Amino acid sequence: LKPTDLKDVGCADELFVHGHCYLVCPEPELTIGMSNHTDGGFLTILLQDQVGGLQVLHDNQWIDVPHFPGALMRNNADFLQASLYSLSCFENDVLDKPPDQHLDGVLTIPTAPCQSIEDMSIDTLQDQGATKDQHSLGEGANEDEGKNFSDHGWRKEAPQVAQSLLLMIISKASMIGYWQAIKVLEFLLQGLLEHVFRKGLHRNRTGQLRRSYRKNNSMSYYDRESERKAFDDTKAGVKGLVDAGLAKVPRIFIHDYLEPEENSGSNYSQISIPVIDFKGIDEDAGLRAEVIDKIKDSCEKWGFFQIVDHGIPASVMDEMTEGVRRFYEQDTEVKNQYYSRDVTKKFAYFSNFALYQEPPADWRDTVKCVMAPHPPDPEELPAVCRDIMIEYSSYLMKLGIRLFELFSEALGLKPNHLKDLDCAKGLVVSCHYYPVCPEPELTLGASNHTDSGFFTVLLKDQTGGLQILHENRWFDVTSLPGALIINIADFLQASLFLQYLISNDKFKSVNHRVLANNKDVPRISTASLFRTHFQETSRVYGPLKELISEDNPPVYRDITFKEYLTHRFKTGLDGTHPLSAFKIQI
Ligand SMILES: O=C(O)CCC(=O)C(=O)O
Ligand SMILES: [Fe+2]
Repeated sequence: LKPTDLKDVGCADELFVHGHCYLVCPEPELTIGMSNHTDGGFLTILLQDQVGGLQVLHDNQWIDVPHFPGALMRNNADFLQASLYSLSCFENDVLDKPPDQHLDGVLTIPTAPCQSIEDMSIDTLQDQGATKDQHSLGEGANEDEGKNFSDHGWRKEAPQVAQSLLLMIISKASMIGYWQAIKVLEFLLQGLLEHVFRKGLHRNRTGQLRRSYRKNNSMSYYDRESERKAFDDTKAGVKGLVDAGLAKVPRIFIHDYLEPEENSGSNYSQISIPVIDFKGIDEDAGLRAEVIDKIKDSCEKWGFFQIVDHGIPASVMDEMTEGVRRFYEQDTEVKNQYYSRDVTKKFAYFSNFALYQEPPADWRDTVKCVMAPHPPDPEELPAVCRDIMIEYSSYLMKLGIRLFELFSEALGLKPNHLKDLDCAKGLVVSCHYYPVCPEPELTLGASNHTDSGFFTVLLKDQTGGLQILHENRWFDVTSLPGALIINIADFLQASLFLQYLISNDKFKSVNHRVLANNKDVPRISTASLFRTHFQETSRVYGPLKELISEDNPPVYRDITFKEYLTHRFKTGLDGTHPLSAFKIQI
């Protein structure tokens, strides 16, 4: 640009001077002089004394900024980035930074200057977006750019588009006044940036938020919503795709933040979660005490344990898995009748409960059945799994009561304490089918999540794939044939153990996931969650009064299952802990 261009559009017209005074702080480790922020305006000139304290976030690390006596500091502020350089900066980001800093190319930019401000909604920008076919890289594009951005022709045009945008705003400015125009610009750019960041942010394998980068050309902007709907409308689930002979994973299932090696199957250490034997614990007080200690210990270390001699016959467990298989492997037309996203239904079959939410879809189909407190009429259940569903659930209800007693005792409470709070009343049985995946490295069977409910009883086959996040690493979970896996879920963490959790990081509702099925047979599991469903709304759960003290104040507020589930359905399995939404703000 000409030296005077920025001045001519009024960037230097206004000046705000802020004088800050940072008083000596008696407990500086508890507060901050100024929170993490970027500056408003075009640029900031900072005159500071020698006391120090200024830090900048660089490559995800806070770095102290040294002070040079007599120097003024200058930093770019939001309007300089947003108005002028944002898009080319993004391009530079992509070229210069390591992969986890990359920004994806989901945003498309209009190629022609927009006619009016009204045209400039995000939707319009998308609709007018350049596609790879319409654009070639301009002359002078170097080889590397060609390689990296053949699918992002729009990037070449970004600086021009930014300029058109600015010119349009400036021409409007003469009519509607500079500050109104800036407001419009702010609004538009905020929308654009939000859009870019919202689409671009994903959680990496340990659940940390980071920007995704597209490895796959087909992942440039596409109409996700329509593709999800088309998939949903088939009512045939992921199994339907596999049955149709699909050789590639459709885009809606691609978890593009996964590292290439993440599902190669050999990268993870195996853990055999603690085995707890229930044999004789109702008769022998010594054995019972040992089991309670083991439960406590396993919950502290892993949040998971497996139980044997639990009272559910092997034949019932096998038949349950076979019942699930029969359901999924029956004729699609019969199965289709049960396909529904209606959360009030007691029995529903669907693929991905949060299919339409932000996170990519998982390579899995699910049947959900609310078996307690008000089970469905038997005829509401499909004939192929009706009897076993009822029989397995009645065993589960008995097992649930035993477990709630043991958890109560592990907390030093009376055995009936949790049962008396109606914790054992609700049971939701989820039966999952993980079809063989043609490109397992691109997707997941179940995304990183914690479970809803008090705890989960997991019946799984020996296909493998279940992983838990332990000390920021994923571990393969192995279990004994015939064992049931128990894991602490969110309500047990929130209601009961939060005090320990907060002070010692114990008794956690642990993050886990299932890798996409890379074997040659379908994987089947049944996860039974002790909780009520959307229908039961009145009962609230929160930190147990018995465990609260001045030193151990409550960390979560009281919530109903309905409130919790509504939040969960809105976010989907995005790797964030759902409980964080219900923390008491201090
Ligand atoms: O299929 C599995 O092994 C785990 C399923 C699961 O995590 C769940 O249903 O919450
Ligand atoms: Fe789970």
